[in-house]
Amino acid sequence: MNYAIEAENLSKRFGDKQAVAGVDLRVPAGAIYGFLGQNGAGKTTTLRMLLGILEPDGGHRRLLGTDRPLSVAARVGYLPEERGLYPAMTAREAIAYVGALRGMSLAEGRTRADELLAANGLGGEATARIRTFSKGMAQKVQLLATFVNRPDLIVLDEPFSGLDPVNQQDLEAMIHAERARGATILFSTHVMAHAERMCDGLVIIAHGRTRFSGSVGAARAHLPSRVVLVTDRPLSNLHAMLPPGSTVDILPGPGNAYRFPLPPGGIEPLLACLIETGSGIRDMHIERPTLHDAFVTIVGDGALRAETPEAA
Ligand SMILES: Nc1ncnc2c1ncn2[C@@H]1O[C@H](COP(=O)(O)OP(=O)(O)OP(=O)(O)O)[C@@H](O)[C@H]1O
Repeated sequence: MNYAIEAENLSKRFGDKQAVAGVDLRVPAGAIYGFLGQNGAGKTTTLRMLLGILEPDGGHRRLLGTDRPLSVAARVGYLPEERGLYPAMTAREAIAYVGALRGMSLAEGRTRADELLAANGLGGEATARIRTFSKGMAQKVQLLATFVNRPDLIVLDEPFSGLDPVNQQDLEAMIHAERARGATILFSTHVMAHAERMCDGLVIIAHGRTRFSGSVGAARAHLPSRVVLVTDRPLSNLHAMLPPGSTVDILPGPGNAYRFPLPPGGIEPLLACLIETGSGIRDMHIERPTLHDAFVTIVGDGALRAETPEAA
């Protein structure tokens, strides 16, 4: 497999703080990957090491096939965690300036800036100064600047934070469009819904170490599916119908509500028995674990190790 990013056992210490203690990460070329972890887990430090902004203390990383990430800077787009464009610049100049930092001529950057602004509903703002923009609008301009050089690899540090729901949706579309063009995207986020919807693969870190690497489905498979059952009458015989070790939570509300792990043999035998005994089924459905639930389990479970390096 061709990887846009490969990192093995990366580590970084700041004084007596071990910010990153052994991150393994592989992002296949052309994929959208999410980089998840709690506050302070080491995401930003890892991204900076991948891009060559920080030198790792230990481990190896390869970016677009080279272990000298700065040598491929012209092929990379990066949205840093700390936002900021020069307030006195116009939107067009701000984007062209980022293009110049990535090896483009200013003229080329301005043309591309106009194209990007027009395609993303900011065509009328090309000559407005950044200081006149709302925070979210300025962030959108900075995001567009990340795409100015048509990068092969785009690294976005919490790109959705600070954007309203409509702009978040626009950003999702922009990321998909970049991938359709052939780019690889790695973004960090705390918003599970974005990761769940968008990512071919995830890397989850905790305390500076990789805890999980694989598909969204594989992450969710860390938790069992559960059955939710609501009946008109109490089910005195329910325990007898469930596999040994099942627990039943009796929930508040009208009727009786039960939630229990999906029995290994499925729910059909249980359903047949419920119908036969006339239990008055009001609702019965299988509840799949969310990525949110899986994330909490994965970062909380110190015993978990990194799994398959690539998404299924
Ligand atoms: N320049 C620095 N000097 C000292 N400590 C640092 C520095 N940069 C990061 N740290 C520490 O390293 C740890 C990891 O920080 P990092 O910013 O990489 O985490 P993160 O996962 O990006 O967090 P968040 O989700 O809150 O942005 C934190 O404890 C942080 O305080």
